[in-house]
Amino acid sequence: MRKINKIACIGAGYVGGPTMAVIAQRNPNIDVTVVDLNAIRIAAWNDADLTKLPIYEPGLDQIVAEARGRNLFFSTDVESAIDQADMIFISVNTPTKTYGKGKGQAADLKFIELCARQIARVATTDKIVVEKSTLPVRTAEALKSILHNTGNNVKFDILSNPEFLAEGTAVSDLQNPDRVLIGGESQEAIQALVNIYATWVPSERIITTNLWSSELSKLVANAFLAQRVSSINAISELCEVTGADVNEVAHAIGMDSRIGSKFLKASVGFGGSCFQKDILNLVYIAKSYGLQEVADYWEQVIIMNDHQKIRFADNIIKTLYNTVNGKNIAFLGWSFKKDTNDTRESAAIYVADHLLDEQATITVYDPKVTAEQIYADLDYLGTRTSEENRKLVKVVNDPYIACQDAHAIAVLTEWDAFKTYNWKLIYENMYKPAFVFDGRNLLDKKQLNEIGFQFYSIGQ
Ligand SMILES: NC(=O)c1ccc[n+]([C@@H]2O[C@H](COP(=O)([O-])OP(=O)(O)OC[C@H]3O[C@@H](n4cnc5c(N)ncnc54)[C@H](O)[C@@H]3O)[C@@H](O)[C@H]2O)c1
Ligand SMILES: O=c1ccn([C@@H]2O[C@H](COP(=O)(O)OP(=O)(O)O[C@H]3O[C@H](CO)[C@@H](O)[C@H](O)[C@H]3O)[C@@H](O)[C@H]2O)c(=O)[nH]1
Repeated sequence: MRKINKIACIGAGYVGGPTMAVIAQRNPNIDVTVVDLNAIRIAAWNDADLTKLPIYEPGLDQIVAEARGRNLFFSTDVESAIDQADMIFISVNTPTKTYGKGKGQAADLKFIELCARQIARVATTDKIVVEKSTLPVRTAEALKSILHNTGNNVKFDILSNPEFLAEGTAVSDLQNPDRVLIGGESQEAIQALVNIYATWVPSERIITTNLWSSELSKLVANAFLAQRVSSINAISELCEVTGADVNEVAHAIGMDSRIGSKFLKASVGFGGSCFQKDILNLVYIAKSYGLQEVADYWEQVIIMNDHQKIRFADNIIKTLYNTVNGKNIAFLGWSFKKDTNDTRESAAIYVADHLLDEQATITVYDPKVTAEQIYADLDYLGTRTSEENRKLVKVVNDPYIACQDAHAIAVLTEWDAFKTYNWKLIYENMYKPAFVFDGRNLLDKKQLNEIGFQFYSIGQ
């Protein structure tokens, strides 16, 4: 049996950090070193003040407190971590390509390839290399080729072990996963990774497949999840014109055990770093095999999602008498979902951009997202200069100040705290008529109507 004493993980991001923290917590006999080129991120992982960890996830601070310094280490020394490890997880980012062939759809694998080349160059002992990043199906073939052709004649076994954690619930998803998926060719290597998970995951939840099934399953899982959100969002628009209520429809269909109740929450649109990127990647792969109908089928999930974001913004404009020029819209929430500070592909960014095009001013409050991040998200779009973004968008750290003198409030993230605000006080300090556009169907419609708000939600 292959014994694993040391693990390295390249990439200390949303996946690498929490995943390795839990592996280290559950395997005190294995040294786990998480490395990253980003020195600021590593310094934050090493910060004595646990509120400064670079990623906010409920429960993560306690796990880091327990394992860090014992058998969990964060470092910028990528080479020595590779050199010493028996098993190396690659958990670097795989964004959508922004240039060249496949621009806007294919996954950019340059970071993955750099890791493979670095591992090949540095490794002087046999390694198990684990794909933790989400990758196009058949990436392992490319990794194998690089490792074997540029390495120092040591043996590399490649495994695919995609991560299914969702942000905001990363710790509980890792502690109690629905399943762990391991794809590979070498039974010995597969078993070495199974043993690591088996210290806390019941064996029936650890599934092993061939490499390609494992790689593809990750993209397919995200495509199916996102498809459910786009499906219910499509129905939300139909509800609005027919008098049906999307929450009631979702409840009614979700009670059919064949359909299931999860992921049927209508919203302003899905965000996050994964859904759009992974579906685009799936679309690109299908196209590259000449499967146009398959590509078109999945692309529709993205088209519907884009429509939902713009529809939400257009409804604000239309309701505010067809102009938001010079009007102040308060944004409650900026992150792509509650309980995370991650804003990647958040619907809020696109709704804001659309309203700013119409010369609205926006005041944002989010409990966890910084002003720098919000401006960076808007600047990244390149729609207007960063000076203009700073002029039109204010970021405050008090929700009541955000809503003061607003013409309308838009709820973009479903933070629980928003439900408990003093809505009467908020109402009193707004322009009248006071509008609320609830992009998450979060607030109590009846209560807000009674206070005097003109209340709009999704699919009702
Ligand atoms: N975010 C999620 O919830 C989630 C969930 C499941 C899977 N995934 C997948 O996991 C992968 C990582 O996602 P993430 O959200 O953690 O990304 P991230 O951007 O938060 O982290 C990636 C890290 O890798 C580092 N990095 C890149 N190249 C490097 C190199 N050559 N050497 C050292 N460090 C390097 C970056 O500096 C960055 O800190 C992606 O493929 C993503 O699709 C993400
Ligand atoms: O019924 C729903 C469920 C989700 N969403 C939105 O969909 C997006 C994604 O949510 P979620 O899937 O909970 O978060 P992620 O962290 O993006 O996790 C997804 O993407 C990860 C990265 O690949 C996978 O590991 C996870 O299994 C997968 O759920 C968010 O904007 C949610 O607000 C809805 O609008 N309605």
